[in-house]
Formats: sequence, structure tokens, C-alpha cells
Amino acid sequence: MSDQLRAPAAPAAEGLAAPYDALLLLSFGGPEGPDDVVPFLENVTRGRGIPRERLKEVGQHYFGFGGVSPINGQNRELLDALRKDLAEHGLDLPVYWGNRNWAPYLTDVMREMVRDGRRRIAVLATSAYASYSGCRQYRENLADALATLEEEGLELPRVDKLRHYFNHPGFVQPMIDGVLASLAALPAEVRDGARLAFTTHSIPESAADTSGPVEDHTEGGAGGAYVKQHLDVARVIADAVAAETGTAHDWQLVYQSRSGAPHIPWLEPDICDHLEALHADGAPAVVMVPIGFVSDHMEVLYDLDTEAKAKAAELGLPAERSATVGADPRFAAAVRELVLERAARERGERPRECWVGALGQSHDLCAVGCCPARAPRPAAAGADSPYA
Ligand SMILES: CC1=C(CCC(=O)O)c2cc3nc(cc4[nH]c(cc5[nH]c(cc1n2)c(C)c5CCC(=O)O)c(CCC(=O)O)c4C)C(CCC(=O)O)=C3C
Ligand SMILES: [Fe+2]
Repeated sequence: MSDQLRAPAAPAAEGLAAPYDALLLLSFGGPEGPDDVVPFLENVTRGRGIPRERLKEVGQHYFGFGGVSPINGQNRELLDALRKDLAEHGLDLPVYWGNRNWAPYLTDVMREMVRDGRRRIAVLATSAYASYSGCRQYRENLADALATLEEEGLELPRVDKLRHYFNHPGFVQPMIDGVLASLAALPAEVRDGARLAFTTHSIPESAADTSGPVEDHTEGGAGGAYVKQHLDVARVIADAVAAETGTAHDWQLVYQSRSGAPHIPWLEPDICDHLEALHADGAPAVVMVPIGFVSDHMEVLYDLDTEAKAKAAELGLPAERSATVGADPRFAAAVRELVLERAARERGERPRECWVGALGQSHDLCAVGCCPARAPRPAAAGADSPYA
């Protein structure tokens, strides 16, 4: 474990949540039974041009698990962990939960918050990195919800989206422990030679290139913030694992869960192709580390635990999948710290920065042009927000 990771929590953790009077957990949503699957996929893909074949295939992933996505259960566990952590720290901050694609829907929850008298809302999205899907799209969802409340004549609350937490120690440390546990679960004779395959959601190369602040967008498709942030986290985890085990495991960042039309380039290599390459290279074992996912989403249960594990078995390659952060108490504590440090900055104070790796602390407010959409739409909680 590096010294940086041992660092105590930011002093902001002792502060108050003012000006915030509520915390909103903003997530993707998922089906809770077979009848939900098709309407859920229609919600996800409305206007996004995903081929029918791909939708049928993804529907089968959900039906294979009884039509139930793990994501809502994971969010309920996280809510419990957050409420427990806040209560233990004497913070009387109500926590709400709303989704982009399934009940409880964001707009309904925001309406409830307004009726409960909430005026200033801190928002935690269940996506740790910069990208259109993981950041701006949530900001568009917030703007849509505010627009609806405005039409209904309600007084609008102010919403602030908490910064990207990919490099927060409370997000990274549980994953380091997860990798150590997966290495320990491998047969002793292949453990030292095991490779680490860090995985995240593939996105279109064009979306990757334009992810993050404009000054981060690089010429020639070398990748914007999305790839840089994942590489940073992967390096921190690999270094910490090497320090703990005394063995430097070769590692690579690879991708999973590609959708979209085949002629459009998405980030590669895919995890299954990577497993073949590792096998051909004589790797004795692999640990798959889903750093791109906050909890065990369907992408983790199907694309890694089902499909990639089957590929590894076919190759005779011992493979483990390490744990996602989920409702780890250290992550719940990190969320509290994110709220309190932002609250302190909103009050004009300068709380100590809290991050690991090489990229530094992420911005509070997305600048104009950050993670642009293909077709520009209003987005809240950024420099280009039409709302206060
Ligand atoms: C970067 C990223 C994250 C990580 C950040 C974050 O966590 O937000 C993420 C999360 C998720 N994606 C999810 C599900 C789906 N994503 C799809 C489609 C797409 N995802 C994309 C990107 C991402 N997605 C993209 C560029 C598309 C193409 C269409 C488009 O441009 O929008 C489709 C359509 C079918 C398909 O094509 O796969 C489904 C069903 C679920 C729920 C899983 C569960 O039920 O547990 C979660 C958490
Ligand atoms: Fe997705």
C-alpha cells in the first residue's frame, strides 16, 4: 500500500454539509423482473441507434438472470451504507435515490425532494469517470427533470454534481484489496505469473477522444480523459499490489460490453480477445479487475463472470474476477467526504485535496464542451447549465 493510500481522510470530513440539505444517488436503473426487460431496454436505447440484434442479445443476458439486473439491489445496499455512515458521523443529511432508465425515476424523486423542502442538492452519480454516458448524460437527465418541475410550477432546487471520484482513495483501496484476494484465490503455482486485466465499458473512440475538459482532448485519437483516468487508476492499483505482494504483475487496460454498429470504432481490445492474446503469450493466469464499474452490474455478471470466464475455461487459463467497490464502508465514507469537501468549497473554504495517482483532483464544475453530446442538449450542474 502506498503512503498516499494510507493518508487519513481529508479534514473536511469533520465539517458540516451546509449549504446542502440533501444527497441524491443518481444511477442507471435496471429491470426487476422479466416483464421489465423490454421496456427498460427501450428506455436505455431511445434515439441511440443500437442495432436490433444487439438489443435481443442484451435482453437474453437479463432473461438469463430472471429478468433482474443486480444494479438496483446494489444501489439499495449503497443507500443503506451511506445512511449508516452519515448517521455515525452525526450528519443529518437525507439521502434519496433516482435513476435514468428505471423506477425510481429521477424526475419523480426530484419532485418528492422539492415537496420535502430540499433546496440545495448534492448529486453522486454511480459512474466514477469522465465520459458522455457517465457524466454529461446524467447532467442532461438532471436538466430534463428540472425542466419538468419548472413546467409543473415548482420552485427549482439547485443541483450540484459531485466531482469524479475515480482517484479517491475510498474508491481505489477496496479494489486493491479485491485484487489481492483474487490473487490469493488462484492456485499457488500460477499466482506470481498472473496478469492483471483491468476492464471498463468500451465506448465509441470518438466519445473517448472528446471525454473530459476540452484542454484534455488530444489530437489524433490518442484518447481523452476517459482512457487517461482509467490508466491512472490501473497503475495505482498495480503498483499497490506489487508493493504488497513483492511481485510486479504485468497489466493492461482492456474493454468490454461493446454495443453500437460494427463499422463504428469503439475502444479495444475486448476482454475476450485479450484473454486469447494472454494465452498465446504463455500467461499462466489472469485476474480481471472491473475498475470501470462501481458495483456488480449486469456487465460484470454477464460479460465477465459468464462470457469471459467461459472463454478462459475454454483456453485452460485460470481466471478470477476481483470485487467491485459496491457498498464497501470505505466507499460510503468517501461519498461523505466528497459531500463535505464540496460543501466547504461552496462556503468559500479550501478543504485539503484528496486523491491518489498522477492526475490530481477533478473539477467541481464541468466546463463548456466537457464530454460533448452528439446532439447538444441542455445539461444541468455545469458551466453551461441553464439553471442556477
Ligand atoms: C461508459 C458506460 C457505462 C459506465 C458508466 C456508468 O456506470 O454509467 C455504462 C453503464 C451501464 N450501462 C448499462 C446498460 C446498458 N448500456 C447500454 C448501452 C451503452 N452503454 C454505454 C456506455 C456506458 N454504459 C454506451 C456508449 C452504450 C451505447 C448506447 C449509448 O450511446 O447510450 C445498453 C443498451 C444495450 C447495449 O448496447 O449494451 C444497456 C442495456 C448499465 C446497467 C447494467 C445493469 O443492468 O446492471 C450500466 C450501469
Ligand atoms: Fe451502458
